[in-house]
Amino acid sequence: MALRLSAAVPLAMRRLPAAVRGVHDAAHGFHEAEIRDQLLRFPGGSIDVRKEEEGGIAVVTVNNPGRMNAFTGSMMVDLHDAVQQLERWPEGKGLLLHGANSTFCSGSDLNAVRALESSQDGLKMCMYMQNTLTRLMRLPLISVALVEGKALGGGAELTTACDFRLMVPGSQIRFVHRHMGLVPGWGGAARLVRLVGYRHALRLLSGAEAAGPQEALALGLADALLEPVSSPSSSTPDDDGGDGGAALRAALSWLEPRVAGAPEVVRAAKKVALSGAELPLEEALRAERDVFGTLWGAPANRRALARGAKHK
Ligand SMILES: CCCC(=O)SCCNC(=O)CCNC(=O)[C@H](O)C(C)(C)COP(=O)(O)OP(=O)(O)OC[C@H]1O[C@@H](n2cnc3c(N)ncnc32)[C@H](O)[C@@H]1OP(=O)(O)O
Repeated sequence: MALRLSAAVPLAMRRLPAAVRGVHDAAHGFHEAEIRDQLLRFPGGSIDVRKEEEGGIAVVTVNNPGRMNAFTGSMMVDLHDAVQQLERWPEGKGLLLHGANSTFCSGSDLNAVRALESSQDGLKMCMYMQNTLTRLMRLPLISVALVEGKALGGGAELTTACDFRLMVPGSQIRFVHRHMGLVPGWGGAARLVRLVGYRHALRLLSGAEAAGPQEALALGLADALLEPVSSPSSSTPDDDGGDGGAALRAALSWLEPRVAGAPEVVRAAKKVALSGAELPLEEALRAERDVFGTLWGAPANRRALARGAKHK
């Protein structure tokens, strides 16, 4: 996808595909290796990636259940590496992001927040996460955040970096930053405004109000309320056959039909939608033309014509 290039963008960056370009670079005083080393001093938890090669869906788990899946420094690095891995997965079509033990994520690990107390350190962490979540948002995969339990603070921000949010009964998305004397810093405010509009975003941010499934659906913050059904053999709601839980299966069922078919077509749909969202109209039209040109007369198009596809 072509993005506007300003004179301030260094030449080396211009050669990078736009999808893997973050927002901040050395020109903005951001040195990734330096902050990466600093973040690795706060270990704990993990970001787990399981690629389902056949269906082209990656399941990414925020895994720090002892701290309600709060993001330690090493998990921020893990997430960066997971996104980088998914950028290099040409067969990939979908991404399902969820939290371990049926809760989404309680934001930054408050122990790391306390240790990174200088505003310089806070800014570096903020730029690192903005870069990572921008790259997550720009992955050529249809992405879904499955919200079980609570998505708080940075956890709420993380949900907004996905294309869709699916919620289960009793779950909530809550930008609690105000109660921490903060505002979002992982790009969550900018993305929230684009999702729900200025007034609703300001209300959620200034009031630190919890959005449950019904409100989130009404606002357009959530896309569906899942009613997961445990299989009869389940001993707990989260143990229904060893495949990660009823909610995860329900979310996969929601995603699968949306990523059915040839990877190049699914990825193209994401690219043109993202161009439309991110670029001025004329550039978006040119980007759409370029993507269209890669599909017209290509195998998936020829196969559809040959079988005389009807759309009843
Ligand atoms: C730019 C990013 C900005 C940010 O993300 S700032 C961080 C915003 N998040 C928060 O402030 C969340 C604070 N935590 C809470 O409100 C509650 O712990 C929460 C998530 C509602 C869960 O409540 P409960 O179900 O009653 O469970 P609990 O409080 O006993 O928590 C279980 C264990 O998890 C820990 N925990 C939860 N959230 C954490 C966090 N963000 N960082 C570090 N540790 C966290 C909590 O301390 C507790 O640990 P322990 O069992 O006491 O050792």
